[in-house]
Amino acid sequence: MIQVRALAKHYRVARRPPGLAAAVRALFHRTYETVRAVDGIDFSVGEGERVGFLGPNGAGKTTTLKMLSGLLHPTAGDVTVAGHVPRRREPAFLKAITLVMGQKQQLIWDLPPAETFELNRAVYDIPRDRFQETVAELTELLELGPLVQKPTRQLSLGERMKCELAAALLHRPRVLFLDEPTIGLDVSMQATVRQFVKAYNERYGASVILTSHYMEDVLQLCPRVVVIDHGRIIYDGDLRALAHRMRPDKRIVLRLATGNGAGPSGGDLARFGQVVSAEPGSATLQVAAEEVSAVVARLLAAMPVTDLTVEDPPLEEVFSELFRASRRAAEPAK
Ligand SMILES: Nc1ncnc2c1ncn2[C@@H]1O[C@H](COP(=O)(O)OP(=O)(O)OP(=O)(O)O)[C@@H](O)[C@H]1O
Repeated sequence: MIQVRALAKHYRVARRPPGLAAAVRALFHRTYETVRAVDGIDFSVGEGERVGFLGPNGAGKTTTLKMLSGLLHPTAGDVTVAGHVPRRREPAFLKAITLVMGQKQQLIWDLPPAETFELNRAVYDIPRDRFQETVAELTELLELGPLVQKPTRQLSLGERMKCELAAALLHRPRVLFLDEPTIGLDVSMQATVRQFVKAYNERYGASVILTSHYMEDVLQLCPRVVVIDHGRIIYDGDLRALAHRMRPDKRIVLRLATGNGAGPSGGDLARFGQVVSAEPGSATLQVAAEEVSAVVARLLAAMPVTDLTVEDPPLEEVFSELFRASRRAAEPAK
């Protein structure tokens, strides 16, 4: 469904030297530098796949999504999406895709979302009966109800995002580019958006590429992740395999009876593993995966444990570890 080969986008930006004199000189002799926002990336996405496109701030995610949706022309490389070359912006291509940017809005501010829906019906030339059917489906999936009749400016951020998603999907695109669709939403609205994206993907077999800085989005939605840093892909594959490779350890989360005192100290717990946190009544230990059962047995025998769970390390740490490892590998050998 999506093929990307040797894709690059370089921006030419004027360098602004510090100081007034240098700034005046720069008015006459501008110097430029090249920002390699995307620096030769390859990947493909199949029909119905959900892929997380991840990386730190400035890694090149938005630039890539803009090239995939035809808003930016690549400096080099080839892209096809649903059999089309995005930069040509052919009508059949525009009907096959959608781009939702959590930071931007397409709903008309002073009018109710229903009016933007109607506008999109005309823009995408959606037959009236199919339009009504899709609006009814999206209204049910997103629980829009009376929201679509209120002026957009009166909607809360979460309500507006739900309407944005509906407006972006009225033409039933087969490819969804979602750039931080949950940004700024509270946890329950984030969950609503996630469930909706999954339901749409399953109902229509649509391919989804999603960027997000919220690890819960990635965990819940993306069996596969493509990770980019400094414009280059540093990982493409299964999320769980990545987590296991970067952080094979486990976390044991304990609740401890404190009795009359403070309960076991960090020092007492250090005998069992690396202490991640320790407070009166609770603690978290990090241990090698193969030692978990032995450590749990020793803890239960020696400590006043009232509750115990074994968890994977947080995804944030998995990605930090990946970025550190990739930057170390990129450093010139000393
Ligand atoms: N129009 C532009 N002109 C010059 N440089 C740009 C332009 N747009 C983006 N950049 C630069 O390209 C790099 C990649 O930016 P991009 O927005 O693609 O990153 P991102 O991974 O989406 O980041 P974030 O997570 O912060 O949204 C950054 O260094 C950014 O400053």
